[in-house]
Amino acid sequence: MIMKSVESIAVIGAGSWGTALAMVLADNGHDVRLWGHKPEQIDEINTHHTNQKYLPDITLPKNIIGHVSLGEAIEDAEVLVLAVPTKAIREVVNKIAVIRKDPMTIVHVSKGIEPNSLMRISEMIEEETPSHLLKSVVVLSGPSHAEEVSLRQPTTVTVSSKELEEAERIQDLFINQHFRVYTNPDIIGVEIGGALKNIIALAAGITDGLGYGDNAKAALITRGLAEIARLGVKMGASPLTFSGLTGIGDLIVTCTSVHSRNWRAGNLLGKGQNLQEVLDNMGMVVEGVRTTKAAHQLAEKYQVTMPITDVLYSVLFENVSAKDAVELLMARGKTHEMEDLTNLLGGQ
Ligand SMILES: NC(=O)c1ccc[n+]([C@@H]2O[C@H](COP(=O)([O-])OP(=O)(O)OC[C@H]3O[C@@H](n4cnc5c(N)ncnc54)[C@H](O)[C@@H]3O)[C@@H](O)[C@H]2O)c1
Ligand SMILES: O=P(O)(O)OC[C@H](O)CO
Repeated sequence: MIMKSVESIAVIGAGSWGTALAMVLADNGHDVRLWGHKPEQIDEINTHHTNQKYLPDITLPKNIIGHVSLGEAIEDAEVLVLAVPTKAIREVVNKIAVIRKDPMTIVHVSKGIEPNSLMRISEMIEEETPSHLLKSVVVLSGPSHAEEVSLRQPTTVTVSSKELEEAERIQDLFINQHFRVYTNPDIIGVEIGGALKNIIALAAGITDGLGYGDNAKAALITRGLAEIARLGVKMGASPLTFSGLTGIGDLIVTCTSVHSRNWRAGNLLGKGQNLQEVLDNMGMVVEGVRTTKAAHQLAEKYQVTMPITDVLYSVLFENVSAKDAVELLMARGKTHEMEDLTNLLGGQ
């Protein structure tokens, strides 16, 4: 057993991922305050040590204390783990910045890009937090379904920050025998991989919903990785990151699992439901929808070819049918598989 110093940590967002990560931190002996904005849910956490809507039949460790008061939750907590959907990041960080008096480290665990501003989450946090309050921003990402983490099944993730020591400190807070944490200095690659895999997972759900098989799934994962890496590298990421946990790792786990909300939403779209029906029925965040909009804009901005993102955009926002979208992808002009290799061969 690794001996750790005990810290007070506030987890902001009591949905699936915030609750599962609170469990990891509580298992490591930390004093965990779990903040949520729904009083009945916080009452359930404190009274029954459960969070049935998000993690059915899981008993939470007793050292997780639920809070509805944000002030109480973050008081004395030097590390804040932000676990709300990308859409809520600015609102929540703003509320924290108003209350907070002392510098803090913010660990974000969300996977998205903001449409229009085209900002990564760490950039949004930096923009919304006065610099005297922000010690550093760390991202925790990788192939990790809350459902499996809450069952203490083996899971690996990566933490990244502009300050390596801060990433290592957060690695120490989370790591245990079920939850292995690596570091990677490439924060752009880690955030881009985590956000854009949701687009490919929606597409993988669609092909499954249409009744296509493993060949289509493998094609989406590998060609999806190619377009994510193509954009990421243009944005300043290391190409190596995309062959790691937050690249191919997260693509595999999200495109092949019924736990994935993005895959499940895509599956329903492939079976013929419309987007609004699907989102109304999910009851949890499906990040890939907004991220498709953002990635479509990023592809335009960086002049990068992203065919899967483009056809998914047309399905989600331009009423193109899922079946037609697959046909459009398959009928594209012929091309080389490896762009770098093509350059090496003198552009043949
Ligand atoms: N669930 C997973 O397995 C998992 C794993 C890795 C990363 N993530 C990422 O974590 C982030 C959160 O996902 P989740 O699975 O916990 O989502 P979720 O839908 O299960 O829970 C989201 C929580 O945020 C709360 N919330 C929403 N808007 C809010 C607001 N304006 N103010 C305060 N609280 C608000 C909701 O009430 C809910 O408690 C997403 O970006 C997701 O991609 C999820
Ligand atoms: O349920 P999803 O589709 O939001 O995916 C959950 C995690 O991001 C998988 O790593």
